[in-house]
Amino acid sequence: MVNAVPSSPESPFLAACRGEEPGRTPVWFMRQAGRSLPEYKQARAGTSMLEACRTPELVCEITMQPVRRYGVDAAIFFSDIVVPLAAIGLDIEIVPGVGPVVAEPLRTEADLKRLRNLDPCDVGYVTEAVGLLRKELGDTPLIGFAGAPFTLASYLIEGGPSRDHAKTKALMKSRPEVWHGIASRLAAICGEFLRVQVEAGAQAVQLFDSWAGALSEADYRTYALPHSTAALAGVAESVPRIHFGVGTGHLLEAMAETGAEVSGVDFRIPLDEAAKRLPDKVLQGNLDPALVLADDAALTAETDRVVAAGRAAKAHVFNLGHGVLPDSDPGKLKLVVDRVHETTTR
Ligand SMILES: O=C(O)CCc1c2[nH]c(c1CC(=O)O)Cc1[nH]c(c(CC(=O)O)c1CCC(=O)O)Cc1[nH]c(c(CC(=O)O)c1CCC(=O)O)Cc1[nH]c(c(CCC(=O)O)c1CC(=O)O)C2
Repeated sequence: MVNAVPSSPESPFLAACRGEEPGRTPVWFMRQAGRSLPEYKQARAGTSMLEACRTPELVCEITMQPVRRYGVDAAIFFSDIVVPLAAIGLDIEIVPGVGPVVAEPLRTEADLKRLRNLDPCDVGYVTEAVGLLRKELGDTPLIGFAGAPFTLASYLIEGGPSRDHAKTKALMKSRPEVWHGIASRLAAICGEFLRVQVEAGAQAVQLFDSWAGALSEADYRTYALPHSTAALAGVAESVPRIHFGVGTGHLLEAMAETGAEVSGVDFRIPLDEAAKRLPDKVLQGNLDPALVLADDAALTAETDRVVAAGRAAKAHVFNLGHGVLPDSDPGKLKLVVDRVHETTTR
């Protein structure tokens, strides 16, 4: 078991993650820091994304911005899923308007050796930033995160963001031994990245398998599930583990088998339906991020609907069904936080 830092028992977020009844429904948003906030744009000006992720004071400031502005019940560490891959020496850049781009994609057995293990010293800036944050955050818990092996592998094999993940799927089926080699090394890297964050003071983790929805259930079970399970195992029994994917309605049960205590649900599946399928899981979600751009009446009505549907779950952590869209109005996100708190405080 990883040496997790003890955290405040009264946090509504941690209580809900443990399946207990919190004093109010906790709320945080994926991508709550970042481009939707003017103070982020100001803080990031002139610094590349990866450089920002390697600068502890800047990471601390950016992570704190949405906590100050919205009064959310948890902070998410400001980083990116490709940070540990860049840290082991892969040539990756985050290109504005495109996303992560890999100079030399992984395709063959010979490429496997480029996926060396992550050493905590490779990400000393993460340990330092988490330490700074624990002091700044007080009672507000910090969520650490990593990308899941399938989603990371897709970036590495395709060379960048992909709609169909064709090269990844082709490699999986035609060279399964190369696939499993890549995915098991990625599982070790993301498991270690999660462990570093927990040892430094993160009180929960989220594993993003953003693109897992592109797989059939059978392929998910064969090619992704064992590796995500391995990635999450390193922090089992240390902190609550949240597992999230997009368009993964057909995978809800399979993804829950990774052992994560909390299942992230995207906006396509109503939470009460997800609760019927996963009665033993805490659920996180799932307001459609596009609705943050709707008028106040529509946004409030949808927020209330998600809160009501969430009551069917063992416990509910309110979130969006995916990340905050860059042109969201921060005032609308504040409205959502206040509405969830007002309508659920016991
Ligand atoms: O479409 C693509 O495949 C590229 C996606 C992309 C990634 N990093 C990226 C981009 C470019 C962009 O967002 O424009 C590049 C990236 N990562 C991030 C930012 C900041 C922002 O969104 O404004 C940005 C944009 C950087 C910039 O130009 O300012 C930070 C980030 N990535 C991530 C997180 C964790 C979270 O969402 O809460 C966080 C931290 C957010 C926070 O502290 O509040 C996680 C991440 N990065 C990434 C993915 C995969 C897929 C996806 O975005 O849906 C995922 C997981 C997910 O969101 O499902 C890859």
